[in-house]
Amino acid sequence: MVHTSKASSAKAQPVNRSNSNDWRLLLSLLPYAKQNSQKLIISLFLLVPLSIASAVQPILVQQAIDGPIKSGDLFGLRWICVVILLTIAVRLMFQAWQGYLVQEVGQKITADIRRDLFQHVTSLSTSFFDRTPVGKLITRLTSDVEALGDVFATGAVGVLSDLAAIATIAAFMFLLRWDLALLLVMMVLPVTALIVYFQYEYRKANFKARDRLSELNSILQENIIGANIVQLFRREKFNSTQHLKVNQQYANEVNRTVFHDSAVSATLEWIALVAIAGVLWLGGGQIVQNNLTFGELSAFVLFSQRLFDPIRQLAEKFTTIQSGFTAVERINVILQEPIEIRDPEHPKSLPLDGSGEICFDHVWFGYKPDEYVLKDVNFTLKAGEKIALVGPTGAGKSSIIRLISRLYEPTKGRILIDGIDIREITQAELRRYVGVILQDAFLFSGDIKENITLGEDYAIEQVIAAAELMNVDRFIQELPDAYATQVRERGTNLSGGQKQLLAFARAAIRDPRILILDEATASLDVSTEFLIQQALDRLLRDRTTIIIAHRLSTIRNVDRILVLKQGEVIESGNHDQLISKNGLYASLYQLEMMATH
Ligand SMILES: Nc1ncnc2c1ncn2[C@@H]1O[C@H](COP(=O)(O)OP(=O)(O)OP(=O)(O)O)[C@@H](O)[C@H]1O
Repeated sequence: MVHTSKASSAKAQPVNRSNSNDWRLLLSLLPYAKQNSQKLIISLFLLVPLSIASAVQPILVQQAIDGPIKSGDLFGLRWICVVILLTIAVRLMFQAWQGYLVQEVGQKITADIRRDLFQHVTSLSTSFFDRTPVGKLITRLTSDVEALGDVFATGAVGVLSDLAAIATIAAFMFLLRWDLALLLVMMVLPVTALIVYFQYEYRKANFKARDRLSELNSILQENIIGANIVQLFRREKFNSTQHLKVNQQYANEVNRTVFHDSAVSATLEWIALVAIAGVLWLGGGQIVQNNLTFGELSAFVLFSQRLFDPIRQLAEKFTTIQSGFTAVERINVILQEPIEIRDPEHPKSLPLDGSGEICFDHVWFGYKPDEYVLKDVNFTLKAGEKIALVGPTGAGKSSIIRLISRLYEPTKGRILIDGIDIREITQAELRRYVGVILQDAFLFSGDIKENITLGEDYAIEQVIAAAELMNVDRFIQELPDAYATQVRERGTNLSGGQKQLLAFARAAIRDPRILILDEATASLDVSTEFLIQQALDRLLRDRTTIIIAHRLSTIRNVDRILVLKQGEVIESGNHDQLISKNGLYASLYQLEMMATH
């Protein structure tokens, strides 16, 4: 695929793009075309009979007028008519066949590009999703891919077929009368220059229009997901003004593309008429001087129409291809997005009897370069040890968890599990070894069982056993269809607490060596939390555990508490040690006690 720099990827400007860049864009699609080469070759071969059948018709008309019509030979005339009908039949048949083949290839290539994009996007790191609005991404994955598919479906082979038609018509014209042929060809040249100009302008407008469409989709997506908040805070008017503005900009850019597109069609319409007039002017004079027959003149009037037809179609296809170039450029920006977090070429394996020891070795980390949210974090969590991370909002607790799960990479330093740097093992192995339960469990559409197994091969008995272990089986049995209850997209038919209970079963069935709980019981009522807490005590036995909790009363019994402040571990010890130290933990604990009594 084409290499586009990151800077240009953010706001690629079509204005300064060179032709060589266009060619490189086109070449980047070759691997997709190659997989369908057989069908493409057949459709190219069909061009030969197609263009001959089209160019020979005016010659047959000329033969009819100058031969049988002039001499009154009705039998000969009928034969010529039969041959003309035959050429029409050949054209219709081959055109339909070629059209089908090309559309089929176009659909296949579109599906292949969509598949590659999906695989690539789902492999990108979390930081990519942090900076890319979902709406923009969806536009690229849907309508840009469609635009690209059109290039194959109607564009690429169609252009060759139009070029072949123009060349064959020109050859037949020159064979019949070189002077009239020259007149028509001379007219084509300036028109081509005009078309190239309009196409260039079209491309610029189209690029901007696609950008506006992405923006429009981002606004739409944000408003749909945040519909509750929009209504609760009466933001409808404000958001609608914002939407209206971008909507108008999009319409203006589309109008600009339509203008340039229509300008091309109008120019061609006008020039075709001028060409007929030119042929009549020059040819008429020659008939008077007996230098040209009526048949030849009629053939040239037909030729002048037929020559501009493929040129018109060519111009239309160029419009499709221009949109395709815009699309391939935008798609390439995503395909070029590096997969930052990759598996090593020769991965190591975590020991089968691994103890689950975690070591942060002088870890520094920032979401933006040089803005560290974790500064020289250095601690070792012994096998089976349970620690809690506490600290004010924004101190960096969740960031530590994201680093252990390798959703982000440390800027400096290393994270070791059982003595092995987590960059040296596969992500799949790491994530099997480390189970994470977050405060807000994301559910997929599907049933409850599928939301626990998440596509892995577990029997229903194992699912039930995991749910029983976590004391959530009773809650699932109360649902309308128990484990077969359908969950709506994002789990909207379940409460926050119910979703969290499923997250516990998800973790339990995987039996991870290390367990991380990020505010995992925050949405549960007191009695459910009590049940879960009992289950957790069973689950956590012998497992290395990291707990993030804002309510300090829930973590009194852990082995060690790390207190974070602005990305640094400022205190460490068990509850009693930290209380007697009288530092940040002690004051946070006292505040909580005062608030609850
Ligand atoms: N995706 C992100 N991109 C940029 N900055 C981020 C991102 N996520 C968090 N931050 C910043 O990193 C810092 C640490 O955030 P983190 O989520 O680790 O804090 P936390 O201690 O878990 O906070 P809380 O208790 O509120 O959950 C914060 O200043 C936050 O603004």
